[in-house]
Amino acid sequence: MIKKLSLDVCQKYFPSQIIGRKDIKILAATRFFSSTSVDFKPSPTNINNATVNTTPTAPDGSPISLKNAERDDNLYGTRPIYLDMQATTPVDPRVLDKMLQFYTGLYGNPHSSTHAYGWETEKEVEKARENIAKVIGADPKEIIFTSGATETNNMCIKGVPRFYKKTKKHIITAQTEHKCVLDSARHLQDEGFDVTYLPVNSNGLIELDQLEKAIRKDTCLVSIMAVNNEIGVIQPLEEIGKICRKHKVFFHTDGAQAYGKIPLDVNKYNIDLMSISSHKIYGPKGVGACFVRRRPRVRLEPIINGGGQERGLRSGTLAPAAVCGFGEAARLTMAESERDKKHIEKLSNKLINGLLSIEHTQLNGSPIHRYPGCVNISFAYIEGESLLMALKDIALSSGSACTSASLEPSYVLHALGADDALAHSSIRFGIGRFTTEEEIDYVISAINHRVTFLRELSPLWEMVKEGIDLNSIEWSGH
Ligand SMILES: Cc1ncc(COP(=O)(O)O)c(C=O)c1O
Ligand code: FES
Repeated sequence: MIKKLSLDVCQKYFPSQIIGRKDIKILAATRFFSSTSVDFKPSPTNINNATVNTTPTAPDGSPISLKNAERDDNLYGTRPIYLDMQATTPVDPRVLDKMLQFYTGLYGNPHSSTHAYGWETEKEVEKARENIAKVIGADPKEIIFTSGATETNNMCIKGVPRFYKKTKKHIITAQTEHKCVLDSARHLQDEGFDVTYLPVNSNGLIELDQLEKAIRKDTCLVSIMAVNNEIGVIQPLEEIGKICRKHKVFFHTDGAQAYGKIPLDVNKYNIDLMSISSHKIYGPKGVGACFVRRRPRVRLEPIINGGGQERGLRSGTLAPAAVCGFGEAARLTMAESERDKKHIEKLSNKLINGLLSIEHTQLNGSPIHRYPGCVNISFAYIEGESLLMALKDIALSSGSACTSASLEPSYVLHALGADDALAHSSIRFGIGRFTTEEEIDYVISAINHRVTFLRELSPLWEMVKEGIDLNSIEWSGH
């Protein structure tokens, strides 16, 4: 009875793919669930009902739905296939195992120094700090816990210039950075600082000579992200680090999409500050970290003041469950790095080849300098939003989660030189540790059907098929 309950709960609460990973043992989680008498009533979205009216028909006229498509409902449950790994990743059950200890036995405040409850939690927090530091070759003392990469980006981009403001007034960043970097930079401008927003080339990479030319005597910080969250391109971190060190300018990188996914070495790359987020590496949401170099020392003005925790840089009681879950997630990225890399590369290649074999499609961003788990593809003559609507059985996004509410075309794709139409017809596919090959096969086939279906509805597509050059048409204004 207990066994059945725990299995039931696991299957409802963990992504079906995790259940498919027989090598992962869910210990505390199942023990915890099976020993509670709570009546679990999960209500997974019933995708079959939800999409009945919106799912288009295949070219042969048969309706496409999960029921008759290649996907077996018995295996995958009834929720959409999750391919939005840049927005967030599912919590690895081994991470949850770690976290549950802090909601049951280990409830001490890690900052309580007068008794064993404090010490035992502190010991676990320090273990987490060590694991998190190890991933990037840092010293544990250089890791400051925060609530996530948004807070860390704010802390670095505002904190460093504010500390050095007597002599330095300028920072450099790029046009394709995450909104929280760009918005922090705008706030600095309001405070009287100058900001240079570097353009990127059509591959999404910054030009190193432009960076070097932009550095001034009063520049204190260069902030360039490691992996872009929309197109997955990897910036030349080592070269940027060299330029920054040569000019004695601090180098901050937003590593939210890179940490634990591509090799990062803060010493080899001369990185002075790095933003890290736990929920992008199968850890809990609401926790992250800031790497702050100690030698040469980087100074910054904290944005949260108080009890002086975290070397005075980020006051507030830590959340040990979140911090230690994050630490376990970091440890797992090291333990599973080869496996994750091979798995994600294989599925990514399959997806890219499958989708690019559809005519008039293109991969956005550098095909070489890229993290394979983020694939951004444009489907010409289709509105990205209508494609997303037609793909209700696959959880996808046309850009970053925080801007997907607005129907603006992606500013990242615009910075690459894409026109509105192309930017509007782009979709981002995120592949992760628990994505399966069957899911990728399903996605390729579903997109093939639905792109064909939507194009059949498009007058533009009809003109293209008739051989009319759309660029030669003078559209009447309206
Ligand atoms: C590149 C990048 N920076 C920062 C963030 C914000 O991270 P968090 O959700 O931890 O605040 C994200 C997540 O969306 C991201 O992709
Ligand atoms: S994709 Fe159509 S409005 Fe943005």
